[in-house]
This record gives sequence, structure tokens and C-alpha cells, in this order.
Amino acid sequence: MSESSLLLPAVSSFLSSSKQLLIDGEWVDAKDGRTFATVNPATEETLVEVSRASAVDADRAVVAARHAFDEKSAWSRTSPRERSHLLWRIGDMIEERTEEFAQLESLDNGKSLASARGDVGVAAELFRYFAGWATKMEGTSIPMSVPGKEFHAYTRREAIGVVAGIVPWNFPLTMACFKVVPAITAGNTVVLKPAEQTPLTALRLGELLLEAGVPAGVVNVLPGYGDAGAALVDHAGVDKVAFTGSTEVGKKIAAGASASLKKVSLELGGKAPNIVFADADLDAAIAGAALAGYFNEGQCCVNGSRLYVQRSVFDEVVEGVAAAARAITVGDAFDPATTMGPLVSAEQHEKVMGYVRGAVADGATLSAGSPDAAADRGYFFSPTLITDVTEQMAVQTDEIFGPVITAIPFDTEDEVVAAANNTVYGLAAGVWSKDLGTAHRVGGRLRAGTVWLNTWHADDVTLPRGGYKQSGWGRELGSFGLDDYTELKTVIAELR
Ligand SMILES: NC(=O)C1=CN([C@@H]2O[C@H](COP(=O)(O)OP(=O)(O)OC[C@H]3O[C@@H](n4cnc5c(N)ncnc54)[C@H](OP(=O)(O)O)[C@@H]3O)[C@@H](O)[C@H]2O)C=CC1
Ligand SMILES: CCCCCC/C=C/C(=O)O
Repeated sequence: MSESSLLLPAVSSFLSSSKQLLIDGEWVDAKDGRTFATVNPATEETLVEVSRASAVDADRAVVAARHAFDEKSAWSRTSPRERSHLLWRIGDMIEERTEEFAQLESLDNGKSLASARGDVGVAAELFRYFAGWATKMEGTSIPMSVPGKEFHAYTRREAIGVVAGIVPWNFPLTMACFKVVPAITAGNTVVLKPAEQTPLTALRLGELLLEAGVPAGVVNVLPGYGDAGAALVDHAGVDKVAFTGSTEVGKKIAAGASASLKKVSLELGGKAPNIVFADADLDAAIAGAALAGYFNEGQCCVNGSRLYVQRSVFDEVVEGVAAAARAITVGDAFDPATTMGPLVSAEQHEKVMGYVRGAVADGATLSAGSPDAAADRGYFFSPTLITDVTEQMAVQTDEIFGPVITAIPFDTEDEVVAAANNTVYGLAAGVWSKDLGTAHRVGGRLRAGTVWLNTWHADDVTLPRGGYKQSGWGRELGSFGLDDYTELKTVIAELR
């Protein structure tokens, strides 16, 4: 059956007309009329033309967001209960449209429909989780003592202002919601810049927010390239930048935002170590290592791409992970047999292939996968396991962002902890051991924002996420995530 015959009428209808920018509640062309094509990575065919925002459009969107924040009936002054009810309703609306969002996401990003449905579920849950927080942004009453005088001092949490959310292509809808939901929960207004590879679900989200009753200008959506993102970072009307993406661009954003000392939160690259001790439940560790490395076509910042296995079980684990890699069905998202879709773009495909070819040229061994197994069309890449790797090889040091795991044997705990921490990144890490003392002790020694013990990718919107070292600044989700979207005001009243 052809892919187009499987599309929901709502998806076909969405794709039947070119997409515009959402500014101040209106769908508008880019001021200079430019557009770009968004492409299905499974077929390399254009899905639809999308307006390409420039710095001028960034300014229009920031002005709209500023107005929605500052005006008399401002979003930040809506009652918490009103915001809470609205957020919950949006969660329901997204859930009701799971298949529609999932199809759009799979078409644009390439991920399997099952995977995309999971992402839509996370998006709906984010709205519901933060709906609860809207009414619980509490302050504290603080005792204050000045001889001879009496005071009442307390704190309040207030919105920061206009938030620029700049997001990547690996979880387009989820990442958009990671920024938009806590921001609007706290009363901020938003300009969202989706990645140029995957603008569709952010645009559909924009439509749905308007339909749900989110006022004009509260959430603006600006598809475009890095120049539009940079214009937001530089804009004097933006109070906070919330970014997920590469460490390289994260550094540019931190530098750009520092000129006006904007608040910045950064969720950046990773190269997570996954440590399997000989006393682990090896069946679970093997399945977990494959999931850790290959989830989302390997295009996930918390993926376990560096596998360390204690020497006595190294061969067994490598054989197990290689077999798991070979059991993955790579194909079009719309084929129900598919468990791994294509990589997101030709550029990403080239990058991943280059790393694997480079490792082989440097003497590494491919225990699973082949960079030359190219399909006639589409950016497909077979899940790959590399052995005979050294710590100096680029495949071991760099974030590859593809379905590539490297495996290295180790002998002692101290040796593996040192190797695991020998990276500029610190986003995630994992330990497999039946000895809970070992698991917790080693987990405590790993320099990473998330540590999984005897599991991987177990996650929830209630849990803070973020990185040590060059993996980022701040934490997203959970109550910590909401704090990052508020200013803390201290109020002191003299009681006479
Ligand atoms: N931590 C993570 O979750 C992610 C990490 N990455 C890593 O980054 C590598 C490259 O991917 P790539 O897409 O180029 O990632 P980027 O970091 O370039 O892209 C992330 C977002 O930032 C935007 N952007 C790019 N340059 C600027 C800038 N100067 N100022 C403001 N915004 C900007 C992008 O726009 P646009 O793309 O439209 O130009 C996109 O919306 C991947 O191979 C992977 O290693 C990538 C995605 C997610
Ligand atoms: C709460 C579940 C989050 C799932 C999204 C995974 C995101 C990965 C990433 O940041 O790359």
C-alpha cells in the first residue's frame, strides 16, 4: 500500500498548502517571501514548502510576544487556574490527535510511527503535568529580624517575559513542548524556532494552541534556519533563550545572549557511557545496551553510545548486542514492520557514515552494520557496533548522533570510571550490575546529569533533565524545570 493512501485526511489536508509563520495569532508569509522545502527522509521527496523566517520576522514575532506579555490583559496576569484548565485541555486535544501528529512527525523526521506515537504521548503528558504546576507556583514567607522594627517578607515566582525556544529535529514536537509548556505555564510568552529539517509538528501545534484558545502572540512559531535563531538570541526584546541542540551552537548562543545577559538554558550534546559489569543480568544488559544506542535511530542526546564491558563477559555482550542490531528492521516509518527509520537528513547521513568509515580506516572492526549498505533512496543507516576502538578515535570522542555503538573492554571499577568520565560531555550514563552497592557507588562517581542503573531510557516528565560539563546549563522538566522559567521576587513590607 502506498504511503499516501495511509495518511489521515487531516494530514493530507495539512500538507496540501504551503505553511506560513505564526505571528500574533495570524498565519503570515516571511517578509522577504522566502520559503524552504521540508523533505521526507525516507523518500527524499518534498513534503511541503514552508515560509523561511528572517531576522525581520524574528523582530515581528518578538514584538507580538512582548505585547502579549506586557499588555493590560497580559497572559502573565491570567489566573493560574485559567492557565491550568487551558493546559489540561490542550493535553487532551493533542492526545485525541495522536495519529495525526504521529504521521506528520514520521513523515518529517523519519522515525517509526510507533516511536512518533510515543513522542506525542509525552507532549500530551507535558501539558497535563505542567497544568498541575500552574496553580502551585508558591513563594515562601521568610522571618526577618531588624531590632525595633517589624517586617513581613515573602517571595513570589513571576514570569520572566519573552522566551525564545530554539529546538532541534530529533524529537520535534516533544522538544517544542519542552520549551513552550513550562514557559506558558509560568506566564511567559514564546517565540518558538523549530529546526529547519522538521518544522511540521511545531506548526500544527501552533494551530492547535489557537484553536484551544491560547491568546494571539502568546506562542509564535518561526520556521527557519540558524540565522532566525541567532536573531532571536540577539534581540533586545527576548528575556530568556531556551535551547536544545549541539554543544557548538550552544556555545554561540551563550556568547550571543551574554551581550545583554539574557537568561539561558542549554540542553546540549552527549556521549553517554554505558557500563556492564560481569555480575550483571546479561540478557537485560544486552537488550538495554541496544536500546541505549539505537533508540530514535541513535539521534538522541542521552543515548548510550560508549559501551564498556568487563573483560570476562565482553565477547558475550558484544555478540548479544550485534545480534540485537541485526534484528532491527530498518525501513519506512509507515511500514508496520519497521523498528528503525532513516536518519533525518542527507547531511546527518553523511556525518554518521563518515565517522564509521573513519573508524574502520583507523583499524576498528565492525561487529554489526555496514556504512555501505545504502538504499536506492532515503537516508537509511544500519545499526552499527564497533569494536577494536581506542579512546582517541573520533568515533569514541565525538557525538555522532546516529545508530552507532562503540564497545571497549575494562578490568577494574576505577579504570572504567576514569574512562567513562573522560569526555567533555556529561548528559547521561548507565551501570549494569546485580550488586546494588556497585551500581549505586559507580553511578555516584559518574559525572552526568542522568544516571540509569540496570535500565536505560526510563524517563518521565516529572524528572529533571540536563547536563554536567559541556552538556548544558540548567534543568528541564519537573519542578526544577519550571523554576528556570521564573524570576524570584523578594517582597519586604514594614509593619507599622
Ligand atoms: N542535544 C541534542 O538533542 C541535539 C544534538 N544535536 C547535535 O548537533 C549536530 C548537528 O545538528 P544540527 O541540526 O546542526 O544542530 P544545531 O545545534 O545546529 O541545531 C539546533 C537548533 O539550533 C538552530 N541554530 C543553528 N545555528 C544557530 C545559531 N547560530 N543561533 C541560534 N540557533 C541556531 C538550528 O536551526 P536550523 O537547524 O534550522 O539551522 C536548530 O533549530 C548533530 O549531529 C548532533 O550531534 C543535534 C540535534 C539535537
Ligand atoms: C520525558 C520523556 C522524554 C523523552 C524525550 C527524549 C529526548 C531526548 C533528547 O533530549 O534528545
